[in-house]
Amino acid sequence: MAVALRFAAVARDSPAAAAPPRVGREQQYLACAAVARPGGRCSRRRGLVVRCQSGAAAVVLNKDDAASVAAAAASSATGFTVAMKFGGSSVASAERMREVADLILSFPEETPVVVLSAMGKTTNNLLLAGEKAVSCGAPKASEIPELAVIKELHVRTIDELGLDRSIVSGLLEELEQLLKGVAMMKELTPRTRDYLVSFGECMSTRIFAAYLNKLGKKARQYDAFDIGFITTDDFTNADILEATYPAVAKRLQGDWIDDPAIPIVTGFLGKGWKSCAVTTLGRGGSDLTATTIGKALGLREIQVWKDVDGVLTCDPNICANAIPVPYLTFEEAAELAYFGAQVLHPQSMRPAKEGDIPVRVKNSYNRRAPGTVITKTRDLSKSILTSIVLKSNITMLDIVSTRMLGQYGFLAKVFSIFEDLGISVDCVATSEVSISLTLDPSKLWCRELIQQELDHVVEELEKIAVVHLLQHRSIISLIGNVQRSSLILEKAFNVLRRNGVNVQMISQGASKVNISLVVHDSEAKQCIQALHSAFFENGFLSEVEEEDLQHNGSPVSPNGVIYGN
Ligand SMILES: Nc1ncnc2c1ncn2[C@@H]1O[C@H](COP(=O)(O)OP(=O)(O)O)[C@@H](O)[C@H]1O
Ligand SMILES: N[C@@H](CC(=O)OP(=O)(O)O)C(=O)O
Repeated sequence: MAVALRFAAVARDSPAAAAPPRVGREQQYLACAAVARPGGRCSRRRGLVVRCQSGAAAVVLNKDDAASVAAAAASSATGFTVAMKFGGSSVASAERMREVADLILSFPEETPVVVLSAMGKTTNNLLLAGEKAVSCGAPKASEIPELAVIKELHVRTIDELGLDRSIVSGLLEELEQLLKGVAMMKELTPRTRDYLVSFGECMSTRIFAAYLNKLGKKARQYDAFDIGFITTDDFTNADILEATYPAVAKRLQGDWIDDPAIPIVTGFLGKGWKSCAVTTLGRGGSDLTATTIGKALGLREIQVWKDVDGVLTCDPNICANAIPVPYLTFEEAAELAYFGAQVLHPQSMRPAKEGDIPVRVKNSYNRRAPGTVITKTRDLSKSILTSIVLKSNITMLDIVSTRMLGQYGFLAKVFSIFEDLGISVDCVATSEVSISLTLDPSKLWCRELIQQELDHVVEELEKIAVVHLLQHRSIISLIGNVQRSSLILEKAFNVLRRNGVNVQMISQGASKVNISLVVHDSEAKQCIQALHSAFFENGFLSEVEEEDLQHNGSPVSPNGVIYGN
């Protein structure tokens, strides 16, 4: 509970910290309680009044509250207000870095913690360079074209920003050595792959911190794996462990108190708790870095700056007419991300939801656009469909029990097979004797489900069922107010029928924000375009609102509650 210890020290020494602006007396006491019981645990019953070091009485509600209040209190003391994450597209060049610096400086009232991704396509280039190194032979490793592209981009950016090349020269040399090592070993393990891609974020943050310092804004670069981002050892797709929150808070707050400077933190990276090696959080993982910092420090807001005007009604690469969605709940955003919307990392909503910290998705190329605000709840009374998401190249299984009707334990057996093989399932639809499901081709994106593994699944399932394996399928997820599912499905099926598409599976999860339809890959994009046009481009949503008004004299919520007069 070093966070709270730090806070306790501040509380004694600093008048500002003794009365943090955003945390009331009662909450300070909670923070103190966490000090009184190192580790945030109260050795007595919860809710008991305890004495903390300063002698003040404290009521411990629960461990999480105490820890997050301690973080919030200490954060108020240090002054961090927002996390600002800038993705690869936002820091792709010297010009973009200037723009981002200007953007940060345009909020003088904020004390941000900045999280950066690698510049532009650097992560892809590092991965390609690694793959080429496996087969090119050691003498040719230095000539891999992607290595040259990476060097040229970073050196040019440094030159254009008027910085010293030594900022990244050591890292570039190390990178070349690493590629030679891969070439010699003729092997690129997941562990090496993570180490390799870490160079992207390590370089972008060093350059940016140096640039801010050059502008006279004091900044300090941090490698996430050195400041307490502790993860599982699942290389290429690691999960953040709980110990991360207090460790990161302690480090960032401690440094700020000693010597205030804006932290510039590498996104995407962590440190495996057993291996102590560099891990990565899955593609797009810098969003998760930002929300983790937000929760650790109890910040007011987490901003993720992208190259689009927020979360859109559809992937703009599929529907050019996609429009921004102004508000989302954490649940909607998580479903949207999990079911394929590249705009947010699938796990990134978890810390924000746990810490109840709003996430704002903004466009660094168009600052004035309001973006999307993601919060715990929102008014869903007028909401019908929010966004349409595509996840393609999915494998689907139809499994029909070979036993009699009413056999118990069938579903349990099917799912135990998946559990044993470590394969997760996305969507499920069941009847008495059959089950259709889609397989997540990787835990998320990193591991392709190879044919051998699929054959093995089928082999195991065939011991209890007749199995049909259907590949090249797509999940179309309709994210919206599922309490209006009849209306959504009526419209959607109308559109699909007109387009001659047969839906192969339907699944409506318990989340109440997502209806998933499975179609063949070859039909998916056309379906999405037709659905988007029907729901968002032809006045459908306002037509329904009008209809609700006519029928009820007021917009009606799906459960019959009438809103307004
Ligand atoms: N529903 C959606 N809303 C917004 N962007 C989307 C959506 N689906 C896919 N995208 C894509 O996600 C991109 C932004 O995400 P990402 O590339 O991870 O940004 P960054 O690298 O800046 O963090 C957009 O450029 C867009 O092409
Ligand atoms: N650079 C990593 C991590 C990341 O979050 O990137 P971006 O913010 O550009 O999606 C990647 O490309 O996956």
